[in-house]
Amino acid sequence: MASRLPLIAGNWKMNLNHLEAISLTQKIAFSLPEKYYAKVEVAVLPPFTDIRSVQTLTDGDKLLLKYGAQDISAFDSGAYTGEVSGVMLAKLGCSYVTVGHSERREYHNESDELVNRKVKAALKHGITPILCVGEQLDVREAGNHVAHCNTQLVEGLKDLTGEQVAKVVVAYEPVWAIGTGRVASSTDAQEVCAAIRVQLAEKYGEEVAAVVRVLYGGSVKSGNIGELIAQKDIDGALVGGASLQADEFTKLCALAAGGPLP
Ligand SMILES: O=C[C@H](O)COP(=O)(O)O
Repeated sequence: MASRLPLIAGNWKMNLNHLEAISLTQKIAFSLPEKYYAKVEVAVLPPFTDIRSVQTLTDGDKLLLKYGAQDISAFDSGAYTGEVSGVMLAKLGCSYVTVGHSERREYHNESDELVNRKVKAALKHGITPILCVGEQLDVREAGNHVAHCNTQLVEGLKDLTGEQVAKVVVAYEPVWAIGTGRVASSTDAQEVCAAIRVQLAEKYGEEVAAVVRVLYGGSVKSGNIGELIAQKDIDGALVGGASLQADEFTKLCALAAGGPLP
């Protein structure tokens, strides 16, 4: 049995102003009792404009909740209008950053090469990258989903050492399951997450593959987290819509910790 601590990361996407962010963070923090954090790591990923508010709250109240960002620049500083660097995110106390989310790949034309540079930027500044991989529906229907995800994985981790890869979190998010209510079956999710671990083992060795957390994302809710996290190679979830509702997200985290519900 793997000793990987499950991670539930709530990706708020482009939702909530800083006041709403404070309210949601407080509700989550105060409704999930401390004892659960020994069994599950919980993180929220607000928009850039909310991070400072979440930082103030978590620092002030010494919350066990972690937080992070949804994107990172490949550059450290300079004339890159609109970008936010790893230097800045580290200063804000970010623990995590999603990299290569399918929405970034699709709407911002992010290539595997750019994703790889962003993974490196995160690691350089001590922020854990959550490297997202996942196939479109047509790729799955053609039976090429495992190969597709492994290519994104290998390219996203290009030139990293095993020691660096051990610090990365991978999130498998089939694009057809994101925000659609159509969750992958636990068997389908396990198939790809297991294949990711096999790929990691082949490239970086069994020891590295055994410590990397592989999350599933795509319409995760309290009603399906139990079945997903029971899978051998699924170590938590990257949660979108359900992370915007305090009660639902707290319930989901409690279930990932093995319950009981608070
Ligand atoms: O980053 C989160 C994913 O895109 C999943 O979003 P969702 O839970 O709303 O399907």
